[in-house]
Amino acid sequence: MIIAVDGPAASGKGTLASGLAQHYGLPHLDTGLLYRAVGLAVADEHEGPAFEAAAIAAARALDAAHLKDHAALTTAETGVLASKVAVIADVRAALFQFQRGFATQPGGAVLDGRDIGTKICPDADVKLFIQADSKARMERRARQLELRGVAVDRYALYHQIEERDARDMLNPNGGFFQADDAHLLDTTQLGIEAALRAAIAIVDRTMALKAGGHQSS
Ligand SMILES: Nc1ncnc2c1ncn2[C@@H]1O[C@H](COP(=O)(O)OP(=O)(O)O)[C@@H](O)[C@H]1O
Ligand SMILES: Nc1ccn([C@@H]2O[C@H](COP(=O)(O)OP(=O)(O)O)[C@@H](O)[C@H]2O)c(=O)n1
Repeated sequence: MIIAVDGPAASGKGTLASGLAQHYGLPHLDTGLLYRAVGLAVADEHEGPAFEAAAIAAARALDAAHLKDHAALTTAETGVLASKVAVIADVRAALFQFQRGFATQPGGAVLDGRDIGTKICPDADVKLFIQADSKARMERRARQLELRGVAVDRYALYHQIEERDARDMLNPNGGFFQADDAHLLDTTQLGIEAALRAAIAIVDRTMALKAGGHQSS
């Protein structure tokens, strides 16, 4: 079974994808880490042709070893760099096979990101699109950073997330939108456990309908 989980920054998609993976005994790939690793690799470059060329080279050279420095990969600054390299078509093309390979391993997988249901796994068995309002997302990301001891300017963080979401949604090479057959799950009013229960219910219902030969809605 392949489960695709997409959504904007700090909507909780990674938490849900990880919970679903654990629940169904499937491997999980946080695809944002791939873009973050490429962003981190070009952090010292100035934006322009050299930045693009370095990002493409980094994406082509990427392997699992580059995803281990979780602390450096998950800073807000690396998130911004990730969204800048994510608009480069050749970066996305270079990362496609890694993600596709992960998704199509025997037994299936859970992947979370921006374009999993639209581009990486349009054939996923279940697609979830996770949403939460901007203020809730900012507050979740702020607490996540504060737990690591990072001082957070909430006003600046809010605008940084909005700017990144806008860049992602306008990304001409992206695919960041809710697929027609994706289930929308708004977690604004849901805690982590309630959101996971709702996601599991959607997956179970969708798979039961498929097994019965019906089209899910
Ligand atoms: N439903 C929720 N309610 C409250 N906090 C949540 C919820 N889902 C996730 N979080 C917290 O919000 C932060 C961001 O979640 P994460 O899963 O990393 O988001 P994303 O992968 O969409 O960027 C984490 O600290 C996580 O524990
Ligand atoms: N499948 C994906 C995943 C991430 N990305 C890009 O990578 C950035 C960081 O993704 P992420 O999922 O780690 O970010 P958060 O939503 O966790 O803040 C996003 O803002 C996108 O620009 C993408 O283009 N496609």
